[in-house]
Amino acid sequence: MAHPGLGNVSRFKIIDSTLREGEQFENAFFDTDQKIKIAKALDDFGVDYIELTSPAASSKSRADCEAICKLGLNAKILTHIRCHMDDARIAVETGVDGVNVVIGTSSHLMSHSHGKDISYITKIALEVIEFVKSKHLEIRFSSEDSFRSDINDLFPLYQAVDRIGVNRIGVADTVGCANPRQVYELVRVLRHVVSCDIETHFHNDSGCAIANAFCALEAGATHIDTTVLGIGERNGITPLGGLMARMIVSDRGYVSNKYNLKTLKDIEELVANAVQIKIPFNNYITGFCAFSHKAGIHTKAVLNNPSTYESINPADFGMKRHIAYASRLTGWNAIKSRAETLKLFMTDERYKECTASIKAFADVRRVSVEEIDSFIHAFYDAQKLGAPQDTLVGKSLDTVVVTSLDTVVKG
Ligand SMILES: CC(=O)SCCNC(=O)CCNC(=O)[C@H](O)C(C)(C)COP(=O)(O)OP(=O)(O)OC[C@H]1O[C@@H](n2cnc3c(N)ncnc32)[C@H](O)[C@@H]1OP(=O)(O)O
Ligand SMILES: O=C(O)CCC(=O)C(=O)O
Ligand SMILES: [Mg+2]
Repeated sequence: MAHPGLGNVSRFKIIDSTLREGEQFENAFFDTDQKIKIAKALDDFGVDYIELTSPAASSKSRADCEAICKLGLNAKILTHIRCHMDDARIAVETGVDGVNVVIGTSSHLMSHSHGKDISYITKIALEVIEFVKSKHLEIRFSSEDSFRSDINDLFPLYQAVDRIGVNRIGVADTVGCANPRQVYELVRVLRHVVSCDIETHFHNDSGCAIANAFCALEAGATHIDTTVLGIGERNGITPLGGLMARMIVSDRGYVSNKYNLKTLKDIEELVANAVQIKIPFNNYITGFCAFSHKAGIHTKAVLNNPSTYESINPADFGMKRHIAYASRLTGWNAIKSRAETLKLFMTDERYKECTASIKAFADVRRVSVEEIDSFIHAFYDAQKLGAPQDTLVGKSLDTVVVTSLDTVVKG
């Protein structure tokens, strides 16, 4: 359900930067073919913009940028450049739909990176912006390291670029130091300082990249930068899948109508393979246990109604939930469900006895689902033949059952 009165949580746009920020991930090397596949997959997913590495970075970066512009994708293609006329002149020749310009405004970057002061930054920003606009391209101006910048520098700069007309200003938490409250406060004030759209970019060093993106939208930001799996400099930025997870909880209708969510897993696998990493076990949506339920209290309720312990429906992403039933935490409702799936129908009392045996066995060592299935089968057959109770569950669970289950399982 949409949150009435809350910023843009219902109509945000995604600028996916896998092919720019993502290329800054330590392990990344994308060849042309991989870049084209990734761009097409992102386009198919429905991102609004695809941001590419500066064509000034290398001759291959420039050629690949031109090649992606020629693909005729629905997503608009941006390239990301320094606030410098040399970079701008190259960028506008590539065929991009727009240019994302950046320059650091914090004292850290003004002193130790480009070495320019705020009056120079303002002057060169206006020059670059006017130039890009003269080519009829979209233009965004961003202050790198915004959260460590002095707002007495930042706000007049944003106002100056807004006055001459930019499509967006950018707010960047370049070192991942901002928290959601700080993001909300800065963006909320900025919403009254400029009239253009507000793009935001959040690094994840302190674990707030998704929450910060959400709070930025609540405060009136319009565009969020993402990368597939969150790859980028250091430990990366807001992940595309993580943002989808956050936003679908807020407005399922908007997110599921706008984005082709069922392709998320394939895009993540494409990028994970390209950069030679594995998808983390606890990844949003696509991690192997993202929709696993294990403890008896959970599994009973989920079997009755999945919404008891799920805020996201795995089916929206083409994923499946999993009920784990092979542990000391398993409850009889899960075993009953499993037995019924195996078409082994018993009384509730029998399911409870069977579960007691399974718990005892799983208390001693790790067991596999195959072992548990075999045991349920054996238990079912034995009780059907009227086997005495002690051969089913044993008198002493910690010894007899383990022995009998081992016998059942091993032959
Ligand atoms: C926070 C971010 O992620 S910003 C985006 C980062 N992206 C990139 O860096 C793209 C890949 N970069 C590159 O290929 C190279 O750095 C290039 C081609 C851009 C520049 O290469 P070089 O000329 O060899 O310079 P080098 O990389 O050593 O240093 C960066 C230069 O850009 C200048 N610079 C840094 N940021 C900016 C900026 N936002 N606007 C203008 N100039 C800048 C620095 O002052 C330095 O200039 P110098 O030549 O006078 O020392
Ligand atoms: O251009 C921007 O807004 C962001 C640049 C960037 O990658 C960063 O500041 O971390
Ligand atoms: Mg970044």
